Amino acid sequence: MIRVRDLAARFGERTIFEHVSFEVRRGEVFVILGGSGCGKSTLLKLMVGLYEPAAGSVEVLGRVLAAAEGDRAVAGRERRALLRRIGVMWQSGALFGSMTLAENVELPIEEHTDLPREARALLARAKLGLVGLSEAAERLPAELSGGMVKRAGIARAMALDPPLLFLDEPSAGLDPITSAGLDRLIRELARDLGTTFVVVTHELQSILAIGDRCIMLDREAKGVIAEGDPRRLREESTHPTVRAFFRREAA
Ligand SMILES: Nc1ncnc2c1ncn2[C@@H]1O[C@H](COP(=O)(O)OP(=O)(O)OP(=O)(O)O)[C@@H](O)[C@H]1O
Repeated sequence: MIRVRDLAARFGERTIFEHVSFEVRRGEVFVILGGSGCGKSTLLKLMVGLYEPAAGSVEVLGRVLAAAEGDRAVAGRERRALLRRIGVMWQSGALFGSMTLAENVELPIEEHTDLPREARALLARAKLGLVGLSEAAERLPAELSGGMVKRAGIARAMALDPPLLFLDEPSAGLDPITSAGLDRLIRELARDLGTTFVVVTHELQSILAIGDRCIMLDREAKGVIAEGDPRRLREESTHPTVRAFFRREAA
């Protein structure tokens, strides 16, 4: 689904990370983890084509979406078609406050298809049903709990049935029980719809609950310091930072 090759991110003179390579396989929940400021969000933005890499490339669904040599990446209509097949829920990706949940989910469908109003409404309802929000379709975001808002954000990201969904810190700001509910939803969607997920998080419980595989970025190392099944990393890693993270020990 995704192939990241020798990727580097720089802001001005400052290198955030370099030599980052990994693959995301079909149907898995892939977690990007690491401490604050190690570049998780930056990596996500590179993976969805928002930034141009300082080096390396990102291939998504068989196409080069981002490359240091810009002319290698898809452009124009091909790029737009590729981006339509990717769903993203940003951490700050608030819903439009003046619109109901159903209208929020309908928005990308309206933007990207010529479907008539009734069909759009039906699709939006179906997506809200998938995330357990059928009853809340006519409510405004301000009337919902934090967990419901996150679910609605996922429904909106899924509006166009993307095979690939990116979630930026989905459990940020949620209490542990709500966060566990969201983790269950992510696993269910991956299992039942075959959607591939890339999730940025530093919540250890979430990582262990949802992650098939993960990479761990590190600010000091400016790159990946661990890759694999998070449960195995917890048991077997000998890297002090990785152990500290998974076992909640001081490094
Ligand atoms: N657009 C930008 N311009 C300049 N520096 C940036 C930009 N975006 C991020 N950075 C810097 O890059 C570093 C990595 O930021 P990033 O947000 O990717 O980290 P993160 O791992 O997602 O952190 P957190 O977990 O705290 O959200 C930080 O030092 C940040 O200040």
